[in-house]
Amino acid sequence: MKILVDENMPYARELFSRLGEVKAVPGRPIPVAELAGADALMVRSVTKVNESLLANQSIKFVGTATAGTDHVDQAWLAQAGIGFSAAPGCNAIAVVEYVFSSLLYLAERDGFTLTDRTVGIVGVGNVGGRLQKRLEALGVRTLLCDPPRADNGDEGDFRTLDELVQEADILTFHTPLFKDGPYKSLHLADEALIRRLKPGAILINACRGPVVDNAALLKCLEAGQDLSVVLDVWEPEPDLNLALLDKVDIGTSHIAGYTLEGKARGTTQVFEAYSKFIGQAQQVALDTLLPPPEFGRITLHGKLCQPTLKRLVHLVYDVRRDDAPLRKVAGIPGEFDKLRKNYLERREWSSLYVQCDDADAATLLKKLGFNAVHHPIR
Ligand SMILES: NC(=O)c1ccc[n+]([C@@H]2O[C@H](COP(=O)([O-])OP(=O)(O)OC[C@H]3O[C@@H](n4cnc5c(N)ncnc54)[C@H](O)[C@@H]3O)[C@@H](O)[C@H]2O)c1
Ligand SMILES: O=C(O)[C@H](O)[C@H](O)COP(=O)(O)O
Repeated sequence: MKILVDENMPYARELFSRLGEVKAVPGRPIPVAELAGADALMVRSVTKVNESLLANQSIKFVGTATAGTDHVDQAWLAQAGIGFSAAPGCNAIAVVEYVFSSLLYLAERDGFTLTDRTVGIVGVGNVGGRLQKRLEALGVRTLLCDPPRADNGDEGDFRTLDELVQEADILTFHTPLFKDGPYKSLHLADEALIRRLKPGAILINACRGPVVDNAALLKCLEAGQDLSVVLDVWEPEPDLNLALLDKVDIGTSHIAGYTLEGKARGTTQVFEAYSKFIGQAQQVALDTLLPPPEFGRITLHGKLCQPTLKRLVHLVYDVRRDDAPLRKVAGIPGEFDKLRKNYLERREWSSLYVQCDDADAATLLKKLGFNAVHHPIR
């Protein structure tokens, strides 16, 4: 059995070689000749999977180690009898921690307190839902917009996008990219929406580039609109608009989901799905794969205030470490993908064991996702 895996999929060789012969290949562009005789294809979001890639090939299963699936023509795969699995939620924690890292940086730079702000979350699924929980644990007011969930009768105080635009100080997008249909999200943030944002608002896009109209955003920023912007994703990728990068406050190379844990979960989810597909179902425990984190243990004295939380968060991951390298190489062909391929190891907050002498601090840090304990410290 021949299994092709994207070369940017940690632990793929280790896991898939339990099932057959593994060949690691680049995802953009994928070397089409390697598809010959292959049984399964494991991709990331940079590989367009459709009829023109797979017609008349031997592939029987496609896995994508990603949450987003807009690069995969699932209807064509289904009618061609090709099995498919994505990795829902694999990197949701990573994206939430990217958003927090960005907000805590902007709060310090601009001198505001997060608990004085209202955050509008557009798309309340794996990412948006976890973001809501962590923000609310911190005491930050959230407003939620998710028409598919509202229409489904899901529990929750769902508002219209208009209400969020009117009331939110921070608007953050976490929807899939739908190019059409009842929940079309292509250019959900168009020029009219961007113009109506509150003065001094923060706009974050860490889902898919085209959910925000990048030309319209640049137009508003060039016109001097009072708006801070965090973009992890671009329209288009990898050839992002350099003038826009120059205007945003934080710009990164589509790495919000790139914690080691997030990527490893993506690999294990598609591995488990494929092993089940071929009748050899098996489970993988994530902690048997991951190395020990760079920072293992820290003690925290006293209460948890925003500056302390910022320092803790940035000890694990400071988003500026990904902003600066993008500004350095953007515009040079191949460099956007190189930043992603050679991504410096990044861990999730849960990798940090925080011993607190204050019980409330320990409780809050635990709710936020740190591995925190209350322990009197002498
Ligand atoms: N930057 C990154 O590294 C990164 C990482 C993970 C996910 N993503 C992107 O973020 C998206 C969201 O991730 P997720 O794991 O939360 O997915 P999810 O499917 O769990 O949640 C998406 C939510 O968006 C809602 N939604 C759909 N259309 C909407 C619309 N038009 N308006 C408002 N809400 C809408 C859905 O009902 C769902 O609740 C993914 O589809 C992916 O494209 C990016
Ligand atoms: O949809 C996702 O899961 C994310 O966008 C993912 O982090 C993208 O990473 P890629 O597959 O492009 O390496």
